[in-house]
Amino acid sequence: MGTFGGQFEDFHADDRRAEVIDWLGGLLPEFDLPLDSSDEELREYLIDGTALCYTADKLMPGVLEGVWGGYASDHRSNVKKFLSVIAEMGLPGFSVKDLEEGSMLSIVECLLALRDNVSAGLGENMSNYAAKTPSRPVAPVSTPGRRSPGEDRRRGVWDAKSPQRSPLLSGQKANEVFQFKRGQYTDLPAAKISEMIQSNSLDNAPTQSLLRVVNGILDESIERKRGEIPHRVVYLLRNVVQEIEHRISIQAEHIRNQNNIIKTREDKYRSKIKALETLVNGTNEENEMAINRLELVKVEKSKKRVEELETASELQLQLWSKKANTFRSFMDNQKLCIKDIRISSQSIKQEMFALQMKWRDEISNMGLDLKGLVDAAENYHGVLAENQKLFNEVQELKGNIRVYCRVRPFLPGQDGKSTAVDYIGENGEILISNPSKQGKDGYRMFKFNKIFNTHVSQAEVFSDIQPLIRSVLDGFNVCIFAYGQTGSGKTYTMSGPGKSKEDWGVNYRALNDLFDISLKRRNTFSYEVEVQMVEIYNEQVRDLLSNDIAQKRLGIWSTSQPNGLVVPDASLIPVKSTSDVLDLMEIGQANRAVGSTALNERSSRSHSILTVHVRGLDVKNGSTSRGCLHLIDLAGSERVERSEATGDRLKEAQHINKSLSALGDVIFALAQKNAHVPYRNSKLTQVLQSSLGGQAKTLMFVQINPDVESCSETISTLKFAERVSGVELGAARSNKEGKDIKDLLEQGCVFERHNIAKGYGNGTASSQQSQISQFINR
Ligand SMILES: Nc1ncnc2c1ncn2[C@@H]1O[C@H](COP(=O)(O)OP(=O)(O)OP(=O)(O)O)[C@@H](O)[C@H]1O
Repeated sequence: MGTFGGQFEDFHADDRRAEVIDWLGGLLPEFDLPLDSSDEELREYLIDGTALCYTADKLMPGVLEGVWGGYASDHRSNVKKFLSVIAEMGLPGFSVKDLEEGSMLSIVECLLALRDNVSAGLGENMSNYAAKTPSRPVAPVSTPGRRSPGEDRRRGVWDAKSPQRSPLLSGQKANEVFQFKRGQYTDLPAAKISEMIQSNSLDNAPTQSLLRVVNGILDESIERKRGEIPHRVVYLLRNVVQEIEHRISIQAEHIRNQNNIIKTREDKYRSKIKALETLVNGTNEENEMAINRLELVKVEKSKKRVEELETASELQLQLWSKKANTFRSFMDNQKLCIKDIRISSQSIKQEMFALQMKWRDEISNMGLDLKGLVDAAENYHGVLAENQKLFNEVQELKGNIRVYCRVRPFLPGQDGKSTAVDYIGENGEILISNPSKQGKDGYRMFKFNKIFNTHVSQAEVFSDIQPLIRSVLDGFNVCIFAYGQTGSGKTYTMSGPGKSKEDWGVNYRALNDLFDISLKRRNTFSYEVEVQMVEIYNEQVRDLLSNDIAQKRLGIWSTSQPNGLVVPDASLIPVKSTSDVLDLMEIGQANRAVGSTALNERSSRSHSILTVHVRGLDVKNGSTSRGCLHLIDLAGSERVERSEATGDRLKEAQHINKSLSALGDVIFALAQKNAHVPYRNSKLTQVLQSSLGGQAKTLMFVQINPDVESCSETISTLKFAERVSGVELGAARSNKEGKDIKDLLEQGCVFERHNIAKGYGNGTASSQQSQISQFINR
């Protein structure tokens, strides 16, 4: 292809345009490939020759329009794309570079070359076309000296510079050239014929026009009948026929090419179908193989599963057979057990039968025994009286004044202290060690009726004196007093440290017991219980149950009265239950004179005396009994100098010591069996006279403090107790009266009261009493 740079002005665009448009106008108008289609789509159309034509048809007008409209650049990229594809296919004669750098003329030239190629039906064999160029496949009948303009174009040697170059005719103009009326051909001037032949008219004229020319010439020659046809017309005819022949041969070639293309395509499709069939077959085979493989896997799996199941079921079988064995042995055992049970049940039956027989015998024996018991119950009253008598006899045999020694434990906070109590024997022995003395003198052994060690409870202490207290219900006078230095536990033993039942001292327990027994005996005896509570403070007797504490002095009757009252003016309160007693004692304790000493923070500074009067009536025979229980909590027996008391406290201590030493003197006299017993030396001995002087049962709790520092006090206390334990008071006597005597006594009381009222004094009553006593003893 030549270079057309700078030649644009010389280019006869109008002619060219008509030529291209004429060509393109013959192509299929319905082709509609979008201009912005991808390379791949474009290529696909170009492979097909028809598609190539369509594409050219679509693009060409746009390109041309651009050329002549002056805005070719808009379409250049599309044209470039299109032509570059064609270039790839090996179309000779143009390059992309030309498109970019060359003029519009060169582009149009390219398109025209394309048109020729398309018209030649090259299609997808375009690459072969390069080899064939520049000659046409069907050699035209060439006129000497005439070079076919189409041939020139195909060579790409368009001499644009040549001034002789004949202008290209448009299709319309060429058509006009061949538009003749009948009978005109023979008359055509040579110039006209030359124009028709020499120009591109032949190339551009439609085939129809050419055929019309041939027919016209031939018709004219027939009409003329042997008329001569000029040579020049024959020459024209020859050229026209050559042109037609040329076109037919092109068409034939085109059809052949089309056939080839179709054949090639058919082969292609066949091979594709074959490939597809192979593929399908292959797929089928593969499928079959896969199915077979699947089958194999399935079989293997099921085999494996079967094996697993077999193993599992074998294990299960083993397990079950094991279980069955166990169960069988269990059943065998059970059978044996049942057999054993049967045997033992039979033996039990036999035993039961034997037992039943035995029970029957025993029940019949019991019936006999019961009869004996019923008989015995009938004699119960008599037996009870006999029992009581025997019991009292035993008590009396123990001695009249019993001495029980109780050792107080160390108090909280006294852990580091050492004890003076060295040993406590089972038969009432107690060994006291005195560290201030050496050798033999450092120890002193005492013996009493009983020793209560530090751990002994209130209940245990009471259980030992319980029989003594019960004798009050049988008409005996009983006196229990606690003696010991301050803080040794006298109040603890007599009253107890608190109000809970476990804490109860002798007082509460004694009264509780009396009520219990009276309740038990209520069918045979009726008891009346009255209480007095007095204290001796600084040698004055005070009524602790009176509301008026600053009361008048109470007198003490030196001889016991028929009603057993020693302090007749003190309040005498009847009590029905233990709770009554608890209330009264609370009042009494509150009224008690207490003071603080160096030895005990709240020390009892007086002797407190609780007297319980019990009158019993035998509901069967009407006989009566009268007992009196003195419960005495003495004041502390410490030495005056040790208590560090002064003033009132000193006076109190002196009175206490005086009364206690008077008590000692009385006891000493009693122990010596002196004719004179100095009861009158103190109020205390006066009150206790009836209890100490005979007919009473007396018990002394001697309380000791274990602290070694109190050792000398302890020893002197124990010495006093030793003397008391030696006192024989003679056999206690019960204050029982038969009905007759009771009547007589009542008369005596009336007589006595009468005498008192008349101011005759106690003597008469006393003589009356001695008369009654004599009567009883007789
Ligand atoms: N057996 C015992 N067990 C435990 N504690 C006791 C015992 N005996 C006494 N005590 C305690 O010792 C302390 C002194 O006892 P208590 O007041 O009874 O002595 P006391 O001899 O009555 O004194 P006082 O003559 O000054 O009235 C109290 O705190 C008491 O609780």
